[in-house]
Amino acid sequence: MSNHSGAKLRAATAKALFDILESGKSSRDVLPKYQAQLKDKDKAWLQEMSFGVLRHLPLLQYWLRDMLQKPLKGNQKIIEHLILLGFYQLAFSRVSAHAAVAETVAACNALNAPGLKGLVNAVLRNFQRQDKHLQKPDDPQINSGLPKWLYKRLLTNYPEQIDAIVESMHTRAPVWLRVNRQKIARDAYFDMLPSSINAHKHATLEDAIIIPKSVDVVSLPGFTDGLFAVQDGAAQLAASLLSPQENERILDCCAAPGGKTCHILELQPSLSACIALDIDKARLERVEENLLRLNHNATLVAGDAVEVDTWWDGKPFDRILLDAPCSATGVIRRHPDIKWLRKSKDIEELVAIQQDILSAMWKILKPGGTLLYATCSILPEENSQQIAKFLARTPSASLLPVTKTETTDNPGRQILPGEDQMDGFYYARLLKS
Ligand SMILES: C[S@@+](CC[C@H](N)C(=O)[O-])C[C@H]1O[C@@H](n2cnc3c(N)ncnc32)[C@H](O)[C@@H]1O
Repeated sequence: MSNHSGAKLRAATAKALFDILESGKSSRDVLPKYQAQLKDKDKAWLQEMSFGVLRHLPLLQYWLRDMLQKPLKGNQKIIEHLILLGFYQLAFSRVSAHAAVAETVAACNALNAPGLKGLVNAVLRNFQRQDKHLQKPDDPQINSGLPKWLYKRLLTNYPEQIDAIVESMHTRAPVWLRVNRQKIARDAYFDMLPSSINAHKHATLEDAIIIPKSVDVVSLPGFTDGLFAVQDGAAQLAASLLSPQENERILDCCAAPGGKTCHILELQPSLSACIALDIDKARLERVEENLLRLNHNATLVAGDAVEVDTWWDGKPFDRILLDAPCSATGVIRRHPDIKWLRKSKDIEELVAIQQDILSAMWKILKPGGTLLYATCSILPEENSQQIAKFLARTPSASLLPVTKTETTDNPGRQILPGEDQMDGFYYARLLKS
């Protein structure tokens, strides 16, 4: 990497961090913008470094507070993000210390702040000289990498598992493939994979293959032919828990980008109807692309799940999958920006939306039908407490257990992140009388 491109890459990473942390934009929107002009290797570097800073932000900020006399303000604020990136490189990455300092300092030019080069240089050199990376505070929240509100909630709910949860959030997730059984058997597809990627078949998830290290999935055999999709193991549980049967009418509520819709159709291609509903038209296009690539058919409907009268044709459903909008606290290991974009007050709002969608879906489910409630959250308010309240206020609802231990007071299966290498997820299955 030449000095020049290294500096520009660091400037772009600081801008991406600024957009996420100061303007509240999602990394899904921000990273592609700054990666557009970059070579593949640099694209990966930008993602790895910005995700690294987001993962360890409280500790990096703790060091910053200690080393910067006065916080930078206004146009100079971006330089704080550049310094955090410098700390991350020095404390956590394999970037050589010389490059970490020299190219981070040089990035000030590309950020229109040449006057701050001296400051950045002094702070990073002091960081090195004082072995700052060894100085961690005696504060588990700062070391956890989580914001205060989320650390508190997780500590309250999972006092024994908190360390494992935190560790899994700092660990890169493996790549999970779901083999499209309508096109090829898992064993046959597995044999097509190069041995160099060290893939293995999951013991209980019938369609799942795990690849431990990140890999360019588009270059794997059969991507364009739709032989597989990329889907975490926890999400791969949905279709079999829903258990769609021949000739049934199925609704996938909150379906985009369609990972679970496609899996439902792979397990049961002879449905009388499969409707994929989502409020977001642009995201529905992703469902269409996925259906097309994997060679499945579903009816796509754009609409608000709560406003049933605006989109429903009046025919009740045999089974409904409700993959509700949620805090996404179970997938922070894949999207570390989530913990900084979500705020504590968002949880109450999400719980209210989930409750409204649940009630609306219950009305359009056939008597005798089942509803599978799912979230990628690990907060009980959105999960077991949400379903326990629903059971208490809905006489026609009973629990169809997905585990041996659940009760109506503590219903469903809570998967914590890292469990069996999966994302954090929640499932509860309900039967309508
Ligand atoms: C967790 S994602 C769904 C992931 C998807 N089921 C899959 O497996 O690929 C939640 C989705 O809910 C949609 N959504 C949020 N509020 C909604 C509403 N009121 N009605 C319908 N869809 C909604 C969002 O647009 C988003 O696509």
